Amino acid sequence: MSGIKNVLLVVNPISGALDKANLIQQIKLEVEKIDARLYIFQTTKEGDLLNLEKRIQELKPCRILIAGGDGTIKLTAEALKGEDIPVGIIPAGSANGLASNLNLPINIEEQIHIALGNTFQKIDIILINDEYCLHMADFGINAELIGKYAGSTIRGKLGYVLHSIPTLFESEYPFQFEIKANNQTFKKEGILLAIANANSYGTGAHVNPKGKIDDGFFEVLIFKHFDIIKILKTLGNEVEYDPEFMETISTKEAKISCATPVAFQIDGEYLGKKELIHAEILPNKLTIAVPKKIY
Ligand SMILES: Nc1ncnc2c1ncn2[C@@H]1O[C@H](COP(=O)(O)OP(=O)(O)OP(=O)(O)O)[C@@H](O)[C@H]1O
Repeated sequence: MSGIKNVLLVVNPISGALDKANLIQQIKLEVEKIDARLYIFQTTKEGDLLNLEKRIQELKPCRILIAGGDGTIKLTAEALKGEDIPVGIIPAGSANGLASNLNLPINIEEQIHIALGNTFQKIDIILINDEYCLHMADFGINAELIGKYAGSTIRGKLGYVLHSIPTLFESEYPFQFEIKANNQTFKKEGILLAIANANSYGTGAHVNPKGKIDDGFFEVLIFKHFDIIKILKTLGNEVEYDPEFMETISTKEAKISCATPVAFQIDGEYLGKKELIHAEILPNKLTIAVPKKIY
């Protein structure tokens, strides 16, 4: 933990259900223990990308800690503009999808120690159009759900649950997708098409067993049917490798088009309905402090 002179803490004050005032105090104490100076950047929803980019350039911090969900990690990675400053994650979002793939402990004190520690993992990022995706993006029913949740004042997982039933009834699934990848064109029908860097959703659903966050590839996953039993099993961490239910294409680049615009999200951020996206892998793009190397 030595050698860190200044730490920038990026906090999303509204993410998840964790009390940020207590968390900031705890982080302050730990940063003082290593004789480093702490600077705090609170996100406001407006102009965060430019303001954070500016703050990083001014401070040139030795370490950036992120207390928020996937959206805040995505924001920080974009604001880094390729600077190789290690980040430490204190999961403080609703679903914490990326963090759940990094084997971080539940105890906050241990999380802070790891975030300030010297074991690192470089992870790939997927560039989708001009946005970063660190964890999962998808077209279809999950994005519809996130779109509904974005307009809600309820945060935390309860928000997803409350919105899921009406969303599923109103959905216009199945959707028609065309995927160009690995010099082939695939035409597929499905309820959800995911672009996955990691292997599980924040809920713990291990949807992408082939997924490695640092292998220079991403996976396109097509969930074909609305099979409630299989979905429940997947959520319960029991994926059955049934090509009738889900197909996987592993690639470094893909173009995906939809017959009609379909709800789309990246790392929990709803981006509206999209008809066409381009995705490519940016290998080893972000350095994260981790408990131990995952692979
Ligand atoms: N001060 C703020 N007030 C309102 N919204 C904010 C503020 N700061 C950030 N946001 C919004 O929070 C969203 C990012 O949330 P984040 O992903 O960190 O947490 P989450 O959605 O609770 O967690 P997860 O992505 O893990 O489910 C962005 O849409 C961003 O615009």
